[in-house]
Amino acid sequence: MLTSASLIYGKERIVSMWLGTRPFVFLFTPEAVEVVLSSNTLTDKAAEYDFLKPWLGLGLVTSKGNKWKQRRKLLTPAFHFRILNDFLPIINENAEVLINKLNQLTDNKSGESKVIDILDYITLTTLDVICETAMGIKVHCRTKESEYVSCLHQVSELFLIRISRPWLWPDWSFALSSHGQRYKRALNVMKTFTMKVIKQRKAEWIESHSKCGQQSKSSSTNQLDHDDQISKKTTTEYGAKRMAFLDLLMEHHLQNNVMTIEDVREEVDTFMFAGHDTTAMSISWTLYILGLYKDIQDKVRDEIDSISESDYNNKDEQFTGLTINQLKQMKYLDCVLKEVQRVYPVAPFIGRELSEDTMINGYLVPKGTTCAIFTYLLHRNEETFPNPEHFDPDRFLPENCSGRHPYSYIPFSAGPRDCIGQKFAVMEEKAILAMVLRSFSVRSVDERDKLVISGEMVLRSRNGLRIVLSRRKLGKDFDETSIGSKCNNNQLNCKHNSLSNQPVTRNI
Ligand code: HEM
Repeated sequence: MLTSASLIYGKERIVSMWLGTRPFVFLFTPEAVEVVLSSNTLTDKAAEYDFLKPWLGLGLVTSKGNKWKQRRKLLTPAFHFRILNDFLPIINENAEVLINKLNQLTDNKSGESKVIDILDYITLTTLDVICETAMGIKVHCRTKESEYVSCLHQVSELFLIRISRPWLWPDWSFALSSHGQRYKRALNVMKTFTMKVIKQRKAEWIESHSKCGQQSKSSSTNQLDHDDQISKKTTTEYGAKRMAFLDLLMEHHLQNNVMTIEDVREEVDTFMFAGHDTTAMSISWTLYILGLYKDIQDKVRDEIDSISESDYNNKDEQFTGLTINQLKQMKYLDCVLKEVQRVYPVAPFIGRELSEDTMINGYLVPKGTTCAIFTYLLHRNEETFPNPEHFDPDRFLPENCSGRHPYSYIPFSAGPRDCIGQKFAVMEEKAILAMVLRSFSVRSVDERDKLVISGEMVLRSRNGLRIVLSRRKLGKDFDETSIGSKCNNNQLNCKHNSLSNQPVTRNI
């Protein structure tokens, strides 16, 4: 409906409408989007985000004004690129477990899997990754059915249902409805899960600090030694010196006393959601698209093979995942990811409430109006992206981007309230995609026009992203019957189970 409305009012380059008692404007041109997103004062989220408050409280995604500014400053160090580099081994490890799981889905003889919805598998992996990297906790979601994930999908669907039915806007009417009851039940499950993660980390934090305290008392060590002890503990646990996101929150909760446990919970819930569902969708959309366009898939794989194989051959070492440098060299994969996020932006809407009267595309839009930036349509603007439905990664080659309006392409939003996790997201997406494509060819079952696309909190396909995987032919000493039968050792680096430590040859 919105796409049609914006075509009808294409000349005005802005669409306004009332939803119940609330005025909305929908923005889909780079000039209009720039007015709102580049502003340092128009940073308040739309009132519709309040529907998320029972779940995300006033965490970074939902907070406003000074609270948002302080939190953003407080949390930014947890996403410094040096910290992110330390996360890569964890991502690689989880990607390898995913590959083993996907291998189990393939037939030993034909090497093909049955039709699967790839999102189911990727989601559990990205949830494991966010828990292990940002929260410092291993939860092994992908090894069991995750109730958290199914509740998250329910909450996401109920969010859209509530927004589009004004009679469900008041809290009391929503609470009385069957939708409200489902929402409450799902929130309970999700909050129990995150509180478990917090309690575990809190106990570990207190234990590590009390041990350090005892040691420092007995040996009369100074503050420097004490800090060193803590960082040594972190080093042993995660294999690298860094302060995981949840440790930073713990420090502000237990040491600096600037965050209550509820403050910690709302940020953990915020980052658990924002940090895994988004990347899962983006990786899954990419695999789906590559499954449709074989020529592009082959080109991406050639790049991945040439970069990862050259390193493997030179060093004569066991392959344990890609390095930061290798990921950086994967320029074509970058273009593919960007084009996927153009056509299927994970965040289809970005909402702001105008805190002052604002001129947008020649119209005075009054204070209090909700601005819905419609990314899905912005990315289909024919002036910037001719023949917009055509999938063409070359649009993002450096020579083709020059002169493009900076607000014409905003998968991670832009301006002061852009995505805090975008570097993390791109690194994770590239690492997981590269590992999957080294091991499998993908073929998609449904054409693009058969998907029922739904603009929930993230852009989903209601009928799933169905693909078939084909195991790639591996090096000469690979025995196909060995998968899952010869070796019962589930260790990550077990030579028999790990496909990725074999040299890769061409496609089957
Ligand atoms: C493909 C992956 C991702 C996409 C497309 C994406 C997209 C976005 C977008 C569009 C926004 C702005 C939302 C708005 O203003 O309404 C946003 C904000 C945010 N994102 Fe992401 N995101 C991704 C991954 C991540 C990851 C991995 C994390 C955390 C580890 C994360 C954490 C956040 C947070 C906390 C905010 C709120 C920032 C603020 O308001 O200051 N995102 N993201």
